[in-house]
Amino acid sequence: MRRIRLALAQLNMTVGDLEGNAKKIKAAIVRARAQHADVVLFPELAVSGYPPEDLLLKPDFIDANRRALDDIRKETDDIVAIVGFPSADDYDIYNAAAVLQNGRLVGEYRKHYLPNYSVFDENRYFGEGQESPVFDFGGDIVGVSICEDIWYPSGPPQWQALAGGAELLVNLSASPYYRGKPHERARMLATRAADNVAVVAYCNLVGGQDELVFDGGSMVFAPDGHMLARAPLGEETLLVVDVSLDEVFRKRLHDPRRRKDVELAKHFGRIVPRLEGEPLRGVSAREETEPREALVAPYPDDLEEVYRMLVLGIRDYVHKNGFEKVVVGLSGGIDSALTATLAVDALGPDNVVGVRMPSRFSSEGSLRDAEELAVNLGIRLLTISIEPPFEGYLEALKEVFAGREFDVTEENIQARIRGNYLMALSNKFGWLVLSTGNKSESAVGYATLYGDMAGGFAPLKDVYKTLVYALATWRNTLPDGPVIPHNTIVKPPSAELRPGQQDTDSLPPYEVLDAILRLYIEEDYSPTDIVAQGFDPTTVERVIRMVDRSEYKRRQAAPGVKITPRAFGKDRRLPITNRYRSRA
Ligand SMILES: Nc1ncnc2c1ncn2[C@@H]1O[C@H](COP(=O)(O)OP(=O)(O)OC[C@H]2O[C@@H]([n+]3cccc(C(=O)O)c3)[C@H](O)[C@@H]2O)[C@@H](O)[C@H]1O
Ligand SMILES: Nc1ncnc2c1ncn2[C@@H]1O[C@H](COP(=O)(O)OP(=O)(O)OP(=O)(O)O)[C@@H](O)[C@H]1O
Ligand SMILES: NC(=O)CC[C@H](N)C(=O)O
Repeated sequence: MRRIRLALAQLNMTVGDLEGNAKKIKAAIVRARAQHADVVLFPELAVSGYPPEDLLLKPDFIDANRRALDDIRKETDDIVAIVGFPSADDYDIYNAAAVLQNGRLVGEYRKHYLPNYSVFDENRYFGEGQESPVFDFGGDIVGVSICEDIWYPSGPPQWQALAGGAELLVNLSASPYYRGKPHERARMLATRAADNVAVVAYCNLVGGQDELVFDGGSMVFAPDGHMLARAPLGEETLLVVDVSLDEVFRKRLHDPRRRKDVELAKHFGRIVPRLEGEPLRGVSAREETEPREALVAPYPDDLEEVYRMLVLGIRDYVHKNGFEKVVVGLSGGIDSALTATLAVDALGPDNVVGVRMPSRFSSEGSLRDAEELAVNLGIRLLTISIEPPFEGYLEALKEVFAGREFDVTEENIQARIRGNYLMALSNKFGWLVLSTGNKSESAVGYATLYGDMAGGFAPLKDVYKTLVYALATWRNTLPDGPVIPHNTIVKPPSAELRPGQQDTDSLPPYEVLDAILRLYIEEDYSPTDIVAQGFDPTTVERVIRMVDRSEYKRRQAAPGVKITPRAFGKDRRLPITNRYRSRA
């Protein structure tokens, strides 16, 4: 019985921490070997972290990666380790996977399909791989590919299976999260396994990196497409699973499709060399009879999935940038309440400080709601009035503003005093400021530059207001009881920057706004097409005008966790200076 044991090291790497990453990789190899794994897999560019961006333009960075890989190679006695790293030859650099065995580099695979859409920029850095080698370990044939390669029905994994005879297809990935993507990946990988009649093992990165969060969710599929194993969402794990390569051979005898398709792969001139390793030395070389049962981790529902990814994104941003504590302005409103709750779930209550900053327009109810939240979360709450500096500003500007009405200018001064307070607390105590703006506000520019937009990280940046409500309501169902005050959820949203102000004075109701925004921002629907979905033409026109006009604000905004297929930031690049207007 040809059974081999795979270990998928779903690890949280840090970009640029080559020593730390190498140490983690070596520790995982030791653990995999202790469990008699034959092959251990790591994520894409595990050594450098992903995405390393313009670090890849530094020759010393490339050299340091090679040295870290050499260090890892020495740790590979009795095991095959497949490790992602940026590789160089005399000609170019490549997004590569090193196949290491018994202290030797058996060979490397270079990624063919370099993604250059959405948040990806790989053509900026890497040359394309030209060969799709398979690795022969005493008759066990393994095809190696990297992330995007396996998203193509006809790509390196297919050529390796058809023209190279690979029975096990492994893929090293750094596939960032958006809502629902874990299920999309599972569907795609099941199809690859069934179409190529091969075992597919997919090892994904986990953790946050600036605006991206990687959910992990590494998986293994049998040659009939059913899931054999799945790692938990958002956690570091060594997922160990036994797979049968005899099963692949048997199934292929019953499924003759490859006899026709192999000609196709050859026809396209795909180069599939066979590189010789040594026979595997894990379970496959032992007398074990019973396959070990693998974990198929349960997956959370939609809202929990998003919530957990936001928590992971905050935790990693804060810790990987050397902070311990964060500070959040608590207005008694829903955005600051959800931001503070996420921060507590990410960092613990001792590492989150809330600040109430009342003005003459703050209602008693808002102050109470902020206090109730702080008590429920068990966080420290400071109260610092903005009245004295606000008075000071009004006085200082009285003469120049003589004869002018109270307007958005004075509203923004309040928001800017608050931003200033929060940054002062940050400077004095080293607390990172979390700004609370959501995607709906950021879309239409409903936020004050250098005011409530001040801050280092914006957890809700890619969360529409309607989803803010849904997440807050979901969080309140957890066993630690409702933490977000009921009143915060049910009261009409208001910035409380002038008497009786409500968000709906300036914006359409959030259900309408968010629906229009999603079509315009994520789908690039034209105004005519949005109106055809049943929205009022004047509202559509106004919303689109606000979105287009606010590009300058978004460019100055703090980074935040991407959770939708198209977030602001690298994912949506529009000129600020721009006369084009989509019209109905
Ligand atoms: N293309 C461009 N490139 C660079 N800068 C540009 C610009 N166009 C305007 N500007 C600058 O931007 C300024 C306007 O921006 P800004 O000063 O922010 O002010 P503005 O956008 O006029 O006002 C802020 C809006 O956000 C709302 N708000 C504030 C605070 C909290 C909340 C909430 O509920 O969360 C809502 C508030 O009610 C108001 O509608 C202009 O005076 C100009 O200096
Ligand atoms: N009185 C206040 N005390 C402390 N922070 C405040 C206060 N008012 C506003 N802020 C801060 O500024 C952010 C923007 O708040 P604002 O009330 O203007 O709009 P919002 O988008 O409805 O946010 P929220 O739902 O949190 O109220 C708040 O989330 C909060 O961090
Ligand atoms: N790193 C990559 O190649 C990622 C691309 C891929 N399609 C994904 O998002 O999963």
